[in-house]
Amino acid sequence: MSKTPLIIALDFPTAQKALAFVQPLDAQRYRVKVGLELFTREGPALIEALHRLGFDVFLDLKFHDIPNTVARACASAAELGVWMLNVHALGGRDMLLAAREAIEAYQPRPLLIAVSILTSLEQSDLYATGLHGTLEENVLRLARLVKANQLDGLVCSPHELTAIKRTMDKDDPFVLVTPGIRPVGSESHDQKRIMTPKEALDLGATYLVLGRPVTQADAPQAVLAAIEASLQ
Ligand SMILES: O=C(O)c1cc(=O)[nH]c(=O)n1[C@@H]1O[C@H](COP(=O)(O)O)[C@@H](O)[C@H]1O
Repeated sequence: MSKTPLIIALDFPTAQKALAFVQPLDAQRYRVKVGLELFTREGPALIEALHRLGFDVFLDLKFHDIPNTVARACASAAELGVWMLNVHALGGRDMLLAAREAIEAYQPRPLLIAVSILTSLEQSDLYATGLHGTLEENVLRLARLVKANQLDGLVCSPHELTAIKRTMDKDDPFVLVTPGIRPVGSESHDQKRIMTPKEALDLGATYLVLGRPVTQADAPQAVLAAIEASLQ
């Protein structure tokens, strides 16, 4: 069976909880994401455990620092054999370039993507941080920067997909990863730019990052099945 476009965000406090959650899941169907909470506590051992179970792992540590520091962190992530890793596009051109160069020699090379504007932010948050222009303009500007430095893709909200897709050729392999995914009727939590899985996929998302609507559900597999059915 082929893989779904779903990446499940394993935002759990411990490896024990994360591994218990993935235990019934088919690693041939779902990819998983390990972020700050889990990696800070459990470190590389958890990534190795997930690899042993056959999962592709997106290591979501959103590196944002000076180029040398980020390059070395990316190389460390690549050493773990992760499928995908990310940095913040706002780290700037030299940082993006250093990150890409740092992982180039690894085989297989992980996908390197950059976060544009977090899905927890809306227009007023952007102004408060001193970023002028509309949310879409900011995401498009960062998408251009990320592409110019030949990273593999971008993290954005589904709301910017149409505008980004307009700038891409039909067969462009640039990967578009969208968090802020909420099935109909789900709570939005701290996410501000949200959309349903089906809408996001139809607008051109390559991967859908989905956390709490699944991980905090009473019956996660039933929720996953319903989401997959909605994508048909
Ligand atoms: O890079 C990310 O994965 C990310 C970027 C972003 O802009 N927004 C965002 O929510 N994420 C991550 O995507 C996941 C979303 O989780 P839920 O809101 O629970 O579905 C979290 O693990 C976030 O850290």
